[in-house]
Order: sequence, then C-alpha cells, then structure tokens
Amino acid sequence: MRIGVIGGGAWGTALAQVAASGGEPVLLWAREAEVVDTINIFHENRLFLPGAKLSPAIRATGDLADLIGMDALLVVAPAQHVRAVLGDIAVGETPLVLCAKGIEAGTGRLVGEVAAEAHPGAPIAVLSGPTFAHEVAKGLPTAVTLACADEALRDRLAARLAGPAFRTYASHDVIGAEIGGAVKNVLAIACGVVEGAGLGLNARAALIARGFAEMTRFGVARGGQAETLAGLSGLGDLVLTCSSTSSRNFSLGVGLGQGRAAAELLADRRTVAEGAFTAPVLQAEAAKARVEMPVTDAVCALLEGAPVGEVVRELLARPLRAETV
Ligand SMILES: NC(=O)C1=CN([C@@H]2O[C@H](COP(=O)(O)OP(=O)(O)OC[C@H]3O[C@@H](n4cnc5c(N)ncnc54)[C@H](OP(=O)(O)O)[C@@H]3O)[C@@H](O)[C@H]2O)C=CC1
Ligand SMILES: O=C(CO)COP(=O)(O)O
Repeated sequence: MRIGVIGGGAWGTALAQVAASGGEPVLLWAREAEVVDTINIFHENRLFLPGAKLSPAIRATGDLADLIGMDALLVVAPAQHVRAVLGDIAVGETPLVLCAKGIEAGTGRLVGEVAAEAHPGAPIAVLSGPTFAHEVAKGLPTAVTLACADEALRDRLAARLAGPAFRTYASHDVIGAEIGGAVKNVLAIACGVVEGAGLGLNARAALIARGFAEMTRFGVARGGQAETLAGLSGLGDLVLTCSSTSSRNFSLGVGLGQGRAAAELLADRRTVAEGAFTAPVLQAEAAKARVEMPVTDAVCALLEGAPVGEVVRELLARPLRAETV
C-alpha cells in the first residue's frame, strides 16, 4: 500500500517516518520549500521536527498533484486548512486518513466530515491518540486508535501503519475518535492555565476528570461512543496533553495562566495550537446540542482576555451537582 502524506508539519513528518519504517517509499507534500528541501537533502525536517533523523525512503514534494494515484493519503494539515488543501487535489476513491485534531470554524464540522464533503467518493478513516510527534519520530512506543467504518479497509490500514513500536487499535467509531482529539486540545489549554497560575496538582486532576466528563457528554451527543472517548483517542490523549509542556496547547495555557494575552502568545509561535481555534466553535456546537461544557466556556473566556482569577472564581462558584448524570 503506497502512502502519501499531506502536510509537512511535525505530525505529518513523524507519520511519514512511521509509514516508511519498513523501508517502503513514502511521499510527503509540504507547503514550504525549506521543508521539502531539508527532507530531500538532509533527511530532516529542519523547520518543524528538527533533530529527528528521517528514513531515506521518505521523499518530499511541493506539488500536491504528485500524490495522485497513492493507495492511501494521510491528511495532516491543521484542521482549519484541511478543506482548502483537499480542494486542491483530485483523490477519487483513494482512502483519506484524517490525522488533524480540531473542528472547523464557521461550519462546526469534524475534519472527517469536511473531507467527506470535499471528496464524497473517498472512504474516510481517522488516526488519533496520545502521540507527541518527536517521540513517534524517535521510534518510542506509541499506541493509536485507527477508526474506519469499512472493516476490511480499517484492517489493511491498521496493518500497514503498525510497526514494532507503533500499535494501531482498530475502531469503527470515526466520530468518537475525532471528538476526543479535538476536545482534549481545549482541555489541555485549561490544564496549562492551572500550571501557569500555580493552582496546584489537585486542580489539574479535577480538570482532567471533569473535562473528560464534558468531552464524553459532547461526544455522545454528536454520535460518538463513550467507550471510544475512554480509549486512546480520548482519555489517553487528554492525559498526555494535559501533563506536559511538550504540548503546544498546554504551553499556550501556561502563558494565559501567567496573565499574558492570547493574541501575543499565538503571534509568538509558528507551530499550531489547535485548541485556540477549536474552543469557540466547540462552545457554539455544544450550545446547539444543549451540552454543558463549563471548562470549554472558561477557556473561551480566557482566550477573549478575561482575567484568570475571575474565570477560576466563576468556575468554582457553579452550583454543586451530582458527579454523574
Ligand atoms: N505535533 C504533534 O505532536 C501532533 C499533532 N497533531 C495534529 O496534527 C495537525 C498538524 O499539526 P503539526 O504537524 O504538529 O503542525 P506544525 O505546527 O508542526 O506545523 C504546522 C503545519 O501546517 C502548515 N500550515 C499552516 N497553514 C497552512 C495552510 N493554510 N495550508 C496548509 N498547511 C498549512 C504549516 O505550514 P506554514 O509554516 O507554511 O504555515 C506547517 O506545515 C494538527 O491538527 C495537530 O493537532 C496530532 C498528533 C500529534
Ligand atoms: O495531539 C498531540 C499529542 O497527542 C499534540 O498536542 P499539542 O498539539 O498540544 O502539542
């Protein structure tokens, strides 16, 4: 199965490394000439994944049309750019494996839904889980959810992408797998705020647990399964991203917790913190579905510039309620 990768950021590059681990050729499309050149010449993505030695089986191209005719395409552009990028390539019935984590602003669509609209003939799969790109690129042990409604295709993709240190767990729940990855980015910002504001480890654990409750409420309301949300792509990724400054979303939250403005923090970075884009659209989608998401509301308020002390006081002053409903 010949694999093409759309997106030359850290995660697209690490996934190309996974797909090339058995020596099979992999073609990666990147927007930036510097990424294409450093991969082809030095076998390193010096812009987005510096220091990771890449397989010589990975070749990069700046021409999206070169990916036509592949057996499967991993779509790893940031969530807000997936529609535009997929609009630039004719994929026909080539399976699309969505690997970005987010919800599209303006439409409230999950990335898989965006891809299905752009290419109605293409089977859709989702790869998601606790996966810092730099660890995957180094070959450190990692496990992901590989979700696809078509069982035969799911098994072929899971087998093709699995490696000695990269385990793919099959699922049929595409929506649940996507929602976990999208929502955990917003919750990771909240956990970063707790760290930045010095609110302690009890508060972080409480946010992870209550955040997981709201992720599950929203995921189930949108048609995902609670079991998927409790798996690698939901709880697993939530725990990873909420506990390390390796996470761009957690780091953004640390800055917010220290009282810095979101605009300043986002302008400072070249890499993507998806939660900042997902938070307002998640809040709007939750309101439509009548799902309460107090942690997401708090993150939205902080991104809009509300003072940390005030937001935390409001969160803690909410009426007491039963833990499970
Ligand atoms: N990094 C990680 O550890 C993981 C990331 N993910 C997810 O993967 C997705 C991609 O993240 P990641 O690889 O880390 O991204 P990076 O932050 O490493 O890089 C961002 C990439 O997106 C590109 N980009 C920016 N704007 C556009 C655009 N308009 N059209 C196409 N490409 C664009 C950037 O190019 P340019 O510099 O030219 O703007 C760059 O190649 C995200 O949804 C993320 O949540 C999932 C798992 C792990
Ligand atoms: O999705 C990720 C790990 O699974 C990466 O998280 P960040 O985008 O917050 O760095």
